[in-house]
Amino acid sequence: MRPVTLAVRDLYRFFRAGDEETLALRGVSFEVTAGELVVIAGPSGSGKTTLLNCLAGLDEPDGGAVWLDGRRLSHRPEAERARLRASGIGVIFQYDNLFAHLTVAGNVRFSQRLQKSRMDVAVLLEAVGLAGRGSSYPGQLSGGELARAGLAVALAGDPAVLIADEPTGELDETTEHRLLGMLVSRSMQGKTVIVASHSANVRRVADRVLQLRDGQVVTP
Ligand SMILES: Nc1ncnc2c1ncn2[C@@H]1O[C@H](COP(=O)(O)OP(=O)(O)OP(=O)(O)O)[C@@H](O)[C@H]1O
Repeated sequence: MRPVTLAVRDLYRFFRAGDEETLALRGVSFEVTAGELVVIAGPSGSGKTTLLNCLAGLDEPDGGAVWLDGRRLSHRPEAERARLRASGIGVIFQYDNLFAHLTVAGNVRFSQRLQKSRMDVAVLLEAVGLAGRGSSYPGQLSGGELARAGLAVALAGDPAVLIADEPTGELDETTEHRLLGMLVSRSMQGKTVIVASHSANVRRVADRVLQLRDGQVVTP
């Protein structure tokens, strides 16, 4: 049996905006093992981004808990969650994760410093198909290049878990195919990959699809 890298138990998340209350997650539980590529699917507003934020320790659930490699990630001060995240989770979010004033290579190096990683920057950029673009600034990249630069930043610390929110949302089919190939090869190397996506192409490469509806996992 492969080890469980990420586990969530009975997650709840409420939001209150004025008089309006939203129960974005209602009792979500599952486990993901090393080497698994799991896709979180579901209609707009079903809770995918809220769930990924909790999985990555960027947000705190109101109920339930998140466990990373057997250590509780939720219900800790933000600085501790950030330290645990840096030790084991790479994140790619819908809005890109690059600093505009740093070059692509500078962004990767910054992420490496945070994660105390020594991966070779040139090798990493080559792996995501951005060899030769290391000295470009994010504003000089196309949407597809930005997505791959975001992936390089997320992979800079060689994280055990990669979490991506709609990573192929804006990409043409060739670039989507290429990015998916990278996520699949990541999982084949024994790393965990969790992707929220509407795309049928993304679902096709999944080992498992978790379908969310109104904040709950539903069986297909
Ligand atoms: N910060 C917030 N304040 C208030 N409501 C929120 C907040 N974040 C999310 N919500 C609500 O929680 C629900 C789940 O939102 P979430 O963004 O997780 O859905 P999603 O499945 O990722 O949607 P999409 O596919 O459109 O990105 C929605 O009803 C949303 O309006």
